[in-house]
Amino acid sequence: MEAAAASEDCCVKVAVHVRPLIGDEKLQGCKDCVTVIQGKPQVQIGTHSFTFDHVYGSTGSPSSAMFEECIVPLVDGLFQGYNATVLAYGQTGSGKTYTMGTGFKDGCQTGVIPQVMNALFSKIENLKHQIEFQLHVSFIEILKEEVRDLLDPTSLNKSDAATTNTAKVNVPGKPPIQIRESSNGVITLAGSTEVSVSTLKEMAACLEQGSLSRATGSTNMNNQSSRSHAIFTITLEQMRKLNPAVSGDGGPNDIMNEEYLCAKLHLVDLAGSERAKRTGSDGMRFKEGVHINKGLLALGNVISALGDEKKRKEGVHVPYRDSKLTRLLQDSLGGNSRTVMIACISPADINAEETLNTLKYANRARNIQNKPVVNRDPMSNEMLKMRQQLEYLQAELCARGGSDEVQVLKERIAWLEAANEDLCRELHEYRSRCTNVEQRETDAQDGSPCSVKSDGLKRNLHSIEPADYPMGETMIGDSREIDEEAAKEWEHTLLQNTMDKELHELNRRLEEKESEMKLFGGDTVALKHHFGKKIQELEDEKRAVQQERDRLLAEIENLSHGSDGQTQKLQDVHGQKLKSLEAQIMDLKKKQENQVQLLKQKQKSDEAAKRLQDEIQFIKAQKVQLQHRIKQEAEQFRQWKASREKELLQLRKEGRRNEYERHKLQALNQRQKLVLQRKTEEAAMATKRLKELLEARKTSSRDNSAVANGNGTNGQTNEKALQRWLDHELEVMVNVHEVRFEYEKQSQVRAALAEELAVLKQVDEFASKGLSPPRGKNGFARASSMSPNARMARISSLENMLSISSNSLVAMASQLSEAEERERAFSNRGRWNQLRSMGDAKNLLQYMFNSLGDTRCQVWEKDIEIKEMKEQLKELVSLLRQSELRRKEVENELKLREQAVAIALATSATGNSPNSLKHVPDDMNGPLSPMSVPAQKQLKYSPGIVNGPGRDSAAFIDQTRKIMLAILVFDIVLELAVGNLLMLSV
Ligand SMILES: Nc1ncnc2c1ncn2[C@@H]1O[C@H](COP(=O)(O)OP(=O)(O)OP(=O)(O)O)[C@@H](O)[C@H]1O
Repeated sequence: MEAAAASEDCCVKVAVHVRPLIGDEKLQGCKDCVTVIQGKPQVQIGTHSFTFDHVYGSTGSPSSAMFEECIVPLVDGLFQGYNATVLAYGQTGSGKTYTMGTGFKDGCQTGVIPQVMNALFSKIENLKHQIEFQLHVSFIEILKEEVRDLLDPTSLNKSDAATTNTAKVNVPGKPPIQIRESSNGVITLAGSTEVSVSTLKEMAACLEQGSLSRATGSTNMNNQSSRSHAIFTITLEQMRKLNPAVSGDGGPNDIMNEEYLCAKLHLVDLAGSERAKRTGSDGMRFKEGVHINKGLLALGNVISALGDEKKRKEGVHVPYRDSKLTRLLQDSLGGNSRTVMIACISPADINAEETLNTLKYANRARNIQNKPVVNRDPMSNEMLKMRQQLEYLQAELCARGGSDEVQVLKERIAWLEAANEDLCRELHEYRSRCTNVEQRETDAQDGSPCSVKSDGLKRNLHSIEPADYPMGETMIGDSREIDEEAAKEWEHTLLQNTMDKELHELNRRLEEKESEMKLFGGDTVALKHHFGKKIQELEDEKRAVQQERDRLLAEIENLSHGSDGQTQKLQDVHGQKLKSLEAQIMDLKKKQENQVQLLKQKQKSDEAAKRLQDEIQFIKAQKVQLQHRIKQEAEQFRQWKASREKELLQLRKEGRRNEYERHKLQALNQRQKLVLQRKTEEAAMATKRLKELLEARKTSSRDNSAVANGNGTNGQTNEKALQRWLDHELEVMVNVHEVRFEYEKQSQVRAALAEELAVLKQVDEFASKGLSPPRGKNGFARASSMSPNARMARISSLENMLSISSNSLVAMASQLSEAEERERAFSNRGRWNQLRSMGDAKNLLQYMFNSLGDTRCQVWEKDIEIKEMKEQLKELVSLLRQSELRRKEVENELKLREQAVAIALATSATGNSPNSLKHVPDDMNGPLSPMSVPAQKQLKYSPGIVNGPGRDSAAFIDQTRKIMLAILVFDIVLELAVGNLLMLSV
């Protein structure tokens, strides 16, 4: 195959793909440190800014647009005969495999390769009637500088190799794959499997098979990390019929009219650059990492050589042969290929240094000039030339003989131009309408008075200082409790008063009724008997008088028959007697009637008395009931009061605990902030110093080269200059080490803060859902025991610290990346090029020897100092342990006392006097066990405090409070001691 003469210069296109923060990074509380300028392909990180051809992800273009914008032109070019390469580059875990789709499984359609396959086959489907196609794929990986065939049908234990990551076993006798360069400079792989495919399914199967066979392994930074560079190559061969009109008889002319094109598309998923410390790799992983980094370093050097315009012009050697990877990518970088490099980056602040390095490489790669050409076979090339000649001749013939045709064409052009104008006008109108609509939309979004107001409101809300939160909380809580208690007491008093009043009323009514009852007085039965007897007597008297009257009437009757005067007289006497008797009877009758009347009245009053009696009974029953209720209510209230007191005690305890927790948290926040601030300042100083040293290195290396070139005045100046140069180099090295050390420490601090933040946030989420957080998880118990406000305050403080830490990390990463890059450039040039003579070397060696001797002596002195400090540290630690033990003792004592108070309260609730702590064990009123002397001194605390006079509860509670206070003071002292200890250890 020969490259056609028609070639074009084109730069490597670079797209950046920013993946989102992934689960692990979020868990570590990482911050996004990469900014993509909206509407521009520009990426900023720290103070660095880079411009690329495209930026996807984050606030750049959506990742879905990547294929259309970057890859489709390459696929189209493939059909025109141009080779192409897509290269995914970036640190481990930055998303290369995800972007390329090399981890193809179960027909997954995301990723560049699956989309390329789809596009390829749909294009072939459209063109297959005009063009004859043939497709081949190969899939290789470079693992530990060895090329391995991922499609080798004869290799054994594929799946085993994939899962256990052991080297693939090739069938004995099969020669290893070799990279060869043909006479015309085309790189080929001898011995790799090329599978001929004719359907999408077949190609997908190859990708899947190779992906499964690829070596992957788990590291701290990616649990499915690719441990090799993988290259999936699609070869597209086409046989086109050039001008079917010229001949169609199947004769030799047919061959003349055929064009054969063959182009390759390399889809490369590189292994990620990694730092062994961060990936946590050791053993085999570590070795893999070393090879990966070696390959990538070689790639970096090739990119540097090709991307530096000066070097290119100087014709500097490009070290393609330094690694198999660069050798295989020779055509893709600076050769016959259209190349797109996708720089994959993680936005996490902990990856800032690696991200910066990736962006720098990518930026350099943009300068690489390729020379892609259409790949035809020599015969086709010749035929093309002839065909072009033929076309030219035909055109000439037309120009001479076919003026009519020209006229027709001219008319057609005029018509097309008119149509074009119409379309342009329409387009213009449409655009201005679009602008109007957009303007209205923006106005609507910007000018909403509502949003302004709500912003103002938010500001007001934010301006409320949260610093006094726990106080506010306690006070609100307390006042709410006091209100509740007062209400309860008031309610109780009101009820008691009402019931007392009711009782009083009942008593009054009872008294009334009883005095009424008294009015009825006497023995009613005797009275009745007396009345009955009286009536009977009256009856008897009446009967006797009636008999008398009847006898007198009978006598009068008898006398009426006589006519003498005596009889008359007797008659008169009897008549008078009769009259008096009649009068007597009438009188008796009246008396009797009166008596009956009286009896009736008596009966009525008896009934009334009975009713009264009943009423009295009823009132008495009511009174008993009321008295019972009063008693019950009083008992209930007493019980409530007792439990309330217990609760109050508990609340006070909690209040004190909260207060203590607040103090502790504030102290912790303050201390951590100070430590962080100090660390950040130290880091900033080290970073600044490094920057200055790096700047100075540039000038000093220039001076030195001047000296080395013999521009110095004499040998002594030269010697001094070399010594200065060496000192400077060493200082740079130490400083880089210092910055890296600070960087590691800062990363650890950040990780710890992030871990705590994650726990707090999780607990907060559980609490907001009313759930209790899972037990037994690290830090969960402590976070759940915090009050919500304390938690919020801690979260905000942690976020604040994380953001400080993140900024500091990015700044350090930036300088480290700079230093690394300069160091590489420097070591490439050769560190010792400054030395031009043996004398120089000897002098410098002597100087180094002296310096080393001095340093060793200093180290020895420092060792002694450290030993002494260690002793001091030990003493402090033992003092701290003693205090801690003492604290535990006092705490136990307090617990016992609290239990005693609880028991006493419970006993008082069951009816015993609430003022006596009868159940306080004897030893509770005794003295505390003797406190260690230093602790007593520190706390100004006398054991006598708790030697109460006896079993008086108030004194007991007072003592308990004092113990609590003592614990608080203990804790503060401990905090201070721990703080000092930390300072000392730092
Ligand atoms: N654009 C993205 N959107 C969502 N998740 C992504 C994206 N890119 C990568 N990831 C996720 O990030 C993790 C690491 O991605 P991936 O394995 O592709 O990284 P890599 O650069 O190939 O790493 P290595 O070099 O170690 O093989 C994976 O879990 C992947 O799902």
